[in-house]
Formats: sequence, C-alpha cells, structure tokens
Amino acid sequence: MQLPLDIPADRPVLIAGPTASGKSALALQIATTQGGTIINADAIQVFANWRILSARPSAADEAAAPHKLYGHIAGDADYSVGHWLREVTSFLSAPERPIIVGGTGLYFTALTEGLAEIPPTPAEIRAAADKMRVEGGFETMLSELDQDTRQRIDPQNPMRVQRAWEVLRTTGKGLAQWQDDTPAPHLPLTHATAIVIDADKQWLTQRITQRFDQMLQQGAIEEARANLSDWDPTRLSSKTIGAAELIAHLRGEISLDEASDAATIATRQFAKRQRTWFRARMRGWTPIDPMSF
Ligand SMILES: Nc1ncnc2c1ncn2[C@@H]1O[C@H](COP(=O)(O)OP(=O)(O)OP(=O)(O)O)[C@@H](O)[C@H]1O
Repeated sequence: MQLPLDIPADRPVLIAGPTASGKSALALQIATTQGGTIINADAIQVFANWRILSARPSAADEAAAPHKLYGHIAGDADYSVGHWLREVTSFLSAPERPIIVGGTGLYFTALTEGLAEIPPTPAEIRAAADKMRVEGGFETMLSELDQDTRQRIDPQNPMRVQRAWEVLRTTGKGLAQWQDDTPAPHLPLTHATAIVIDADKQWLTQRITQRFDQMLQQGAIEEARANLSDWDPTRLSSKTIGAAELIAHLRGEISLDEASDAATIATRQFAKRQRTWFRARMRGWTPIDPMSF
C-alpha cells in the first residue's frame, strides 16, 4: 500500500476524520512503514469500558505499533479537552514521532491553536440567556457585551451573541479577552503534517451501516451486558454511540433491529457534525480521499 502523500518521517502527524473514514488504518500504515507512536485524539476511545463500540484498535493493531491514550480512563471518570492536552504534550517531546489520530476536532484545534479554558456556563445563566434570546432580548445581550467582543463576533448570529454574553456573565471577562489570553499552542500547525480525511458521503454512510453489524459480530452486546449493572446515562463514557441503544435492548425496551437502526442513524448524524466542524475549523489541513490509501 502506498502512502497517499509525501509524509516527512521526522515531523508529528495529525490525522482527523469523520467516524468510520479509515483514519486509524492510515495511522497504522504510517507507523508501520515509517515508525512512530499512535496517539488517540478521540474523546470516547479514552474510556476503558466500551472497547468494541468505540472501535478501539485491536490487539493485532496494538502489536504492530505502539498505541497511547486508548482505554486508560475508567468508565465512571470525567475527561476533558484540558486533560487530553496535558496528556498529549508528554508525547510531543518523546523520541518516537507522534501520530495523533482521532475524530474529536476540538482536541486538534486546542493542540494547534491553543486552548482558552473558559469555565462552563452554570445552568441558571444558560436558562436566563435562552429566555432572553427567545423573548426578544437579543439587542440587550448585544449591548451588554464589552466593546472588544462586540467588534470581534458576528452580531447577526444569535448563538454567537448568546455564547459571548454567557461567557461574560459567568466569568466577568469578555470573550475577546479570553481569546487574547489563550496560551500559545503546544503544536502549531506549521510544525506538523496535518491530514483530514474527506470521505464521500455515500461511501461513508455505507461504511457506518456495515460497521455497526461488525461491532455486533465482535461482541458489542456482551460488552453492553458487562456495563448493564452500573449503567449511568449521565457519564461521559455513556455517550458512546450505540451504548444507550444496546442497554435499552438488553432491558427489553427495544428490539435489536431498533437498537441497531437508532445507533446507525446517530452515527450518521455524528459524522455530519464532525464534517461540519472540520470544514469550519480545519482550513489549513490537507484533505485526503480515503480511496487513495
Ligand atoms: N465523541 C464521540 N461521541 C460518541 N461516540 C463516539 C465518539 N467518538 C467515537 N464514537 C463512537 O466510537 C466509534 C468509533 O469512532 P471512529 O469511527 O472515529 O473510530 P476509528 O475506528 O478509530 O475511526 P476510523 O474508522 O476512521 O479509523 C464510532 O462508532 C462512534 O459511534
């Protein structure tokens, strides 16, 4: 198999792509032909308890090249982009070249653009903002923003205005200031080979459908059964697509066909959100057709 583009062997490689697009296979191909450590950039593949449903690398893959940050977080633990960023930086200075691969766009932008660690909006501020936006308080929100932020955001976009208002209310500091205070990125894009897999929509849809069947064949139902007794839908690991569906099936609430259809539809919607993010936020990345490798 040929590598789809000229990849310098001494620079970090970043591979982003929508679910089921073949990014893990590309990472493995690069690692086995050129060397390097494969590092996970997927928010769900960090968790220990959903190996099959989150399509973590197989034992054979792990034997073929070193893999890091996969399945090392307990299923009931929290995990965040800040946590990932701290973990991933230790590999940036390692002698083995890192090949960072995954579908969580936010992780990549945090790595290559820096991360402003803005505290989350408390529920009461979110509720107040929602109410204002719906009840015509949009102009009020806009007028309450600091001048720098007002000049930097799109004043026609209600979601942007609301977000900026929430940040100001929550932290007492404007969004523009948060952006200005963002620390320098750990890995600027110019220091890496950055690839985003740009898959044909129909091709991807077909792969998504086939893959859920494969997961069932690999034992996804048994995996769900192992998670059944302490299932907690509010945990981050429970957001693994297909988990809630298979748990509902095991509880006798829906048939396996219904679970499978729901999980496949949710995965297609997830792929769409990923592509939207990649298109909007990863402009300097090299797009690659998955048919080329
Ligand atoms: N952030 C997430 N939220 C919910 N589910 C996720 C998330 N990330 C991954 N998953 C689930 O985990 C599974 C695997 O993700 P993904 O397809 O990106 O992994 P991969 O096999 O490494 O990728 P590829 O097929 O491109 O090599 C998908 O079925 C998806 O539903």
